Amino acid sequence: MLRSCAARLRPLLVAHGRPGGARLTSTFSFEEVTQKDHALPKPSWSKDLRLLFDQFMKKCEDGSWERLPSCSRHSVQRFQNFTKAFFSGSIPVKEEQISQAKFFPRSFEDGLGFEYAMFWSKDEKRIVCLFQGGLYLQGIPGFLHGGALVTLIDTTLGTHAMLAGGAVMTANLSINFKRPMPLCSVGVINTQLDKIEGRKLFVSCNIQSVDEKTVYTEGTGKKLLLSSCLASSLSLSPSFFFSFVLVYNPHMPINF
Ligand SMILES: CCCCCCCCCC(=O)SCCNC(=O)CCNC(=O)[C@H](O)C(C)(C)COP(=O)(O)OP(=O)(O)OC[C@H]1O[C@@H](n2cnc3c(N)ncnc32)[C@H](O)[C@@H]1OP(=O)(O)O
Repeated sequence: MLRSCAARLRPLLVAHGRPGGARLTSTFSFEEVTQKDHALPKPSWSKDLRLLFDQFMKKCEDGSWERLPSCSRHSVQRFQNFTKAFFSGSIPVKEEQISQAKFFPRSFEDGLGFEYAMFWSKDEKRIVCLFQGGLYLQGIPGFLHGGALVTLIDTTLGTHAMLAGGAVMTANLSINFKRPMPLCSVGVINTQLDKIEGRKLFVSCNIQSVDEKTVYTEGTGKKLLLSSCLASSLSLSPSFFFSFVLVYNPHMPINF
């Protein structure tokens, strides 16, 4: 069973993150592409975000925490493998569109949209996402749009669920907006996995201010594993996750 799952997953898996970018190879064209890792400090990051990021990078030094790299595009190959595995290849998107597609939270210019970095605690099994919502994410004047907060919550909870179980989709998401969050301020998302029932993963989180005095938003989500075979005890490592989410490179070892 596990072997057949691994065989099914093999085309989806791959690769590794490197600070600043990862060299990716696509089997289709044998082309080499350099993907930018967006979860690294940029000039547009505020001092608060940079300070928090540095604190978590320190926590990574003893291996108890790991930074999750993040790119903006999937390779065409990986997209096709994913749709074949989980949707019988029946996604109505043209090939030329696939190569143009971008991961929504990474689709803005630097500093104007979502700036974020996620850290995974292997022991505590939780994610901390540090983020700053840019000027193009405004809702009511001066504050972040609720949909922007939901996007980040869904992305962070989805990432947690994937690390805990495998490929997931959001079935249900419940949001409680407690306080408006100022535009360009820094927030901290803390996630937890509440329970797993068969294919259903129940995850929750909140968004707090840096000083932890304000809870801006709370989110609870139900994620469904896309294949019951993935719900077997495959516990994915962050490096596996990076590759799983982003690219297919048949030359890299599978490390789960
Ligand atoms: C870089 C990486 C970052 C990763 C994070 C990315 C985050 C982004 C995540 C997304 O945005 S996903 C996109 C938004 N979600 C969707 O489009 C999902 C659309 N819905 C579906 O495709 C299907 O409804 C779904 C796959 C969720 C479930 O269909 P299934 O046919 O597999 O489930 P089924 O109907 O058999 O139900 C299985 C169980 O789930 C429960 N369930 C299904 N849909 C539910 C629902 N909507 N709410 C609550 N429970 C639900 C259902 O009651 C049942 O419970 P029991 O096992 O106890 O009987």
